[in-house]
Amino acid sequence: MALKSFIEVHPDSHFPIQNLPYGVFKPEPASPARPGVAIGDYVLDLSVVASAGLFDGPVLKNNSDSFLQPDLNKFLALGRPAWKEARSTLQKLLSATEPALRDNAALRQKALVPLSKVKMLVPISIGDYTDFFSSMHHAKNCGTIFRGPENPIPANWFHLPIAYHGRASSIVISGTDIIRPRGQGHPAGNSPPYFGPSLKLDFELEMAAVVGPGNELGKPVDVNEAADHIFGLVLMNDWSARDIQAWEYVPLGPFLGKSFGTTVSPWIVTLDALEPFACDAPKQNPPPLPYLAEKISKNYDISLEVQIKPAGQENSSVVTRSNFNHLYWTLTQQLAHHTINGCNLRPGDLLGTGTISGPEPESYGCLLELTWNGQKPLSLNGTTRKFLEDGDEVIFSGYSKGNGYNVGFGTCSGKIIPPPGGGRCCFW
Ligand SMILES: O=C(O)/C=C/C(=O)CC(=O)CC(=O)O
Ligand SMILES: [Ca+2]
Ligand SMILES: [Mg+2]
Repeated sequence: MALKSFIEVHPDSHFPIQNLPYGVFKPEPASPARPGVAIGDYVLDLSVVASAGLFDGPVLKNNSDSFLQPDLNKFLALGRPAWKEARSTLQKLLSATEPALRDNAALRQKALVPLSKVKMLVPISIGDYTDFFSSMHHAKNCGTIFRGPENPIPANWFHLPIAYHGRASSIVISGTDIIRPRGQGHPAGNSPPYFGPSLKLDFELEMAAVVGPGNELGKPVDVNEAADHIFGLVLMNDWSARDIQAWEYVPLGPFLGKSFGTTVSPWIVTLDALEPFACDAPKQNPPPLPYLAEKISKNYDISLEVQIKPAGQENSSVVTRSNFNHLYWTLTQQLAHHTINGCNLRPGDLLGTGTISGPEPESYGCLLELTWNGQKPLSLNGTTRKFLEDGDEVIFSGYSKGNGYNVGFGTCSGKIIPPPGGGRCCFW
């Protein structure tokens, strides 16, 4: 019999007892932040569960303050034995057959808060954020658009998971408005570079791995052990100003074209919850160097969708559908590569996968590809888009379909607003 909770969970919900994703929330605006897991339309307050002494397994009994924190970093640092223990404790506590919470009205009242009432926060303190470039389709399309159709994929791409160091300070939680950045764009002909609000603002459909235990400086992580350093995944939007990016990125890579904002979903879905949806990663040719050659090379079957809701429109329109399983380089290869030079990762670090584009034009992961740099506008319910306009809300969602249940991520959204002082340039 499938595992079932005493809490009613709609079959379409992203948050059945099989999922139990972790987040950090405030039940009231003035209350301190605390960790929770989502279950149906509720969040289970883990500070209440911990204070009631219900984390009584061998690892968490001695680390009971892990859930009395404003972020998940302490819990992440404990590693997989603690994560597995917490998952089995919580699945038992929430199951239909377990009376401890089910039959204790006072505890239920304190521990279960309606999701509609809470404020979600970025659930981890993110020291460092890296963004990879692991979809071959995305690499090929961007290469063609930015550098031309001859050899669009750089020679190094098939030998290593390319990445750039992102900006952790501007990572925001789903629902935060994104201010259209100002910056320099390509000069046209002999004129000076453009300066003003970006004219080519884009989203990038990504997921990101949340690092658990880190590694010591100078000690790389073996690719076959890398999964033990990954707690789970979030949805991530790497907002990108294509005009700023295209002008600034040679030769050092993305800078201000991406550092103005990155949105993450509030719920971290654990690798343990995603395990039933593991699938083979693509065969890699040429074979990777030994430090990247893994015994088991895994992806996950996670359906991803992006919708845009223009200002004033009642409904949003789907602009792309993709899947996590389109990634060429796996999460574990990304993590092992990141540390091969001795670089240390720390609990709470975020590793973006890169834009997840599939092979078909309907599965491309950003407007740069979907509109081919603005040459083929998308139609959206009576209007059109080359790039994002002020007032556009971009909504990502993602889930894995199980037998009678979903393991989902909820949504990751953000609305574009004009820069202070309006859309016109005011410095010249
Ligand atoms: O190919 C390029 O020049 C640029 C590519 C990107 O902007 C993508 C990037 O941020 C990495 C990714 O999302 O895959
Ligand atoms: Ca990106
Ligand atoms: Mg970004």
